[in-house]
Amino acid sequence: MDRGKKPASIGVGASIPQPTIAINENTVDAKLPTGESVSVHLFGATVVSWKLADGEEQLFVSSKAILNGSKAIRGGIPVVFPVFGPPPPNHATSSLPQHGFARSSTWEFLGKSSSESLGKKADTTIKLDFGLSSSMISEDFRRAWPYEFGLVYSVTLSPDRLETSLQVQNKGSQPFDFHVLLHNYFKVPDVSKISVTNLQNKTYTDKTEKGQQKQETSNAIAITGSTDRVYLDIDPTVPVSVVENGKPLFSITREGLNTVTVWNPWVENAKNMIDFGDEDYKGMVCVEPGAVKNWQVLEGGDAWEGTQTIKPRL
Ligand SMILES: O=P(O)(O)OC[C@H]1O[C@@H](O)[C@H](O)[C@@H](O)[C@@H]1O
Repeated sequence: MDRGKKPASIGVGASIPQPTIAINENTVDAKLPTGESVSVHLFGATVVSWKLADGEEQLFVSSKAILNGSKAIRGGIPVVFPVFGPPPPNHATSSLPQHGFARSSTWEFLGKSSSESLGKKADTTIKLDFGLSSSMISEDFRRAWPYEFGLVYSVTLSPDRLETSLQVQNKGSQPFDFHVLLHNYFKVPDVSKISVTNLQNKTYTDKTEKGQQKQETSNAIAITGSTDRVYLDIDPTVPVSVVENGKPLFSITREGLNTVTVWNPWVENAKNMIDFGDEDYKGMVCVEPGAVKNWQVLEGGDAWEGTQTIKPRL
């Protein structure tokens, strides 16, 4: 793996087109020779843009998103760790903010690697690695969650997919509890025309109805109002898809991530968020693979990994 270093724009290789990478003050941007690109903000290691070869953006970022580091970025793919949702009382995470601190801490770019190109073929994949450890988070976060940890988040772009993978390391001697969730904000042409598939017969927690447990009856979940559901015990190898007119816009498979949260704030909640445009809810849906049903327990010295692979319409 190369270390990320200046000059800002590094083109690897001379004659064969290679991925390019630009290391900017706040973002790391990579582009494949085939035209696909990704941009990762160091604040939260939030993927804030993923474009296909034709330039079409796949991720939603709110028109009112705050990008100055004072608030988690409203859109893209925020990383949720070590707690999903409001922390429960009397737990090691109780003093943390909703969704933890990973999305509101500044990560370090660790470097890039790309698939070996032998012969005439150009590298078709680029992997960007980001790191966050106990010593890098704010005093307040450290006080609220005083564990020794290391996170490595890898964002791998290929022409036909985006893969993001979070490794959690316990660098101390005490075990700790955590949740992980990858909070994908997908850009959709019209939320009233899409559905989310492959969750039929699954049990979910309906956060819009005080956490009631329900059974999903539909295999094409339409978003017709405020939606906030955590689907439990989902087979990670079965793709959960966002579908429009019978065609998948996105299909997500997972490893180690057995819950899927589906969220759209709809009209009223959108108005109550300072960083979410009033009409923005019409052009997005969050489908969030996670490990949030129970606490994951990580013993001192151990590591855990969760991965999602997102295939776009192609
Ligand atoms: O406003 P936040 O903290 O980014 O959270 C957004 C939403 O994130 C979702 O994952 C949660 O299920 C919702 O309950 C929550 O409202």
